[in-house]
Amino acid sequence: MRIVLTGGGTGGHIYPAVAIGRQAQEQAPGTELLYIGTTRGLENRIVPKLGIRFEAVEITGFRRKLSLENVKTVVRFLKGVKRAKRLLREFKPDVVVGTGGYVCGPVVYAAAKLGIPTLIHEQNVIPGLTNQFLARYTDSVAVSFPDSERHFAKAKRTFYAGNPCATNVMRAQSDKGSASLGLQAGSRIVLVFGGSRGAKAINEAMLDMAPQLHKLAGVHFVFVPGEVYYEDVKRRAEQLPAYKSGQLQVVAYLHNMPDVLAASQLVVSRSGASTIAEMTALGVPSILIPSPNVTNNHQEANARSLVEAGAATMVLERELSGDRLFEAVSSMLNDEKKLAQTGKAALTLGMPDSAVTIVDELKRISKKK
Ligand SMILES: CC(=O)N[C@H]1[C@@H](OP(=O)(O)OP(=O)(O)OC[C@H]2O[C@@H](n3ccc(=O)[nH]c3=O)[C@H](O)[C@@H]2O)O[C@H](CO)[C@@H](O)[C@@H]1O
Repeated sequence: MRIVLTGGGTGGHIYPAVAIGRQAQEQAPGTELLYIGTTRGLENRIVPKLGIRFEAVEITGFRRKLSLENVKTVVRFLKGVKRAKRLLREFKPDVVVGTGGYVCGPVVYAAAKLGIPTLIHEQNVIPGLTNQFLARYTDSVAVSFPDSERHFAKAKRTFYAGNPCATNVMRAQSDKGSASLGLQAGSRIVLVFGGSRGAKAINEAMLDMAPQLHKLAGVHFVFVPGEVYYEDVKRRAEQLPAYKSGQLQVVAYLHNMPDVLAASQLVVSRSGASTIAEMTALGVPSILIPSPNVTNNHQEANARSLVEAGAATMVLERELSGDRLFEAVSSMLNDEKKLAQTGKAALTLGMPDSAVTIVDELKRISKKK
């Protein structure tokens, strides 16, 4: 099969696309992938590193209000459609997969107009603007939550598939994760990160609690502050005893997140959709700090669904401090039984077959060409 993947801006849109592509390659060796993104999104740095061919189209998002900027956006959208059509005619895909984010718009729209079968995947309960726009043109809409289907009333077909990142992490190897951090297999690891772009509030709380880390002897902290915050955080962390002793490690970005997740005993993170899908598939217990800056506060809803199942603890950002975070982390780590139960509960929410379901659908719609 020849597949075009598109989606971007943040990791939450990129990794589901990659996971679908990888699954298609596993099921049908020889499958060729082309990823179409923008040069400004994170995909421009992530995708080529994964060894997937990458091409760019330029596009900015629609604003919710009418403005001159929107007129410019329409012009750019049409230019994007033109460039996308050229790339699609050259690559001749059997199917085009969009996973949300602005870039998806012109690419999936162009494919539909060229008569190429298309599928979009929505990661959140309430769909983003681009996926809502595309729903009426696409052949199939895969949703991550049963509740989302009602938002796609104009779609030809919707189906519940979960988040394909869950399938991707099933290939993870915890020993490789520990080794990549310079640690022995079986080391006790706490991973701290704020989604694909990092989160200032989590970074500050982590730096604030760092002077107390010596109370958790034998536990190694892997701290990923996000690319834009990295230099500043690293400079401040270098002054701390936990950093000097090697107990605290600061990493700009993890390109092998599944392996590191699999090696972690506990995760402190935002509650973005893909992160949650990965943690539940692996059964990793977590302390979730939802971003308060997302549409419809959807990260808090994500986090609550885990908390209700006993699969995570939640700390709201307005209550967050170094002391509060240390208390949450130490109460988990000092209670082996609670840690194990939380991980087990997380596992019950995992959907490790998600990408398989989506690839089956791709096979079905690509035959209709
Ligand atoms: C602030 C914001 O708008 N967040 C949204 C964004 O989050 P964000 O882009 O943070 O998305 P997710 O938490 O869903 O996914 C992050 C992905 O990046 C990966 N990763 C992260 C850090 C790293 O160093 N290495 C790495 O590989 C994770 O393993 C995961 O696969 O998209 C999600 C999916 O639409 C939404 O649910 C989030 O609300």
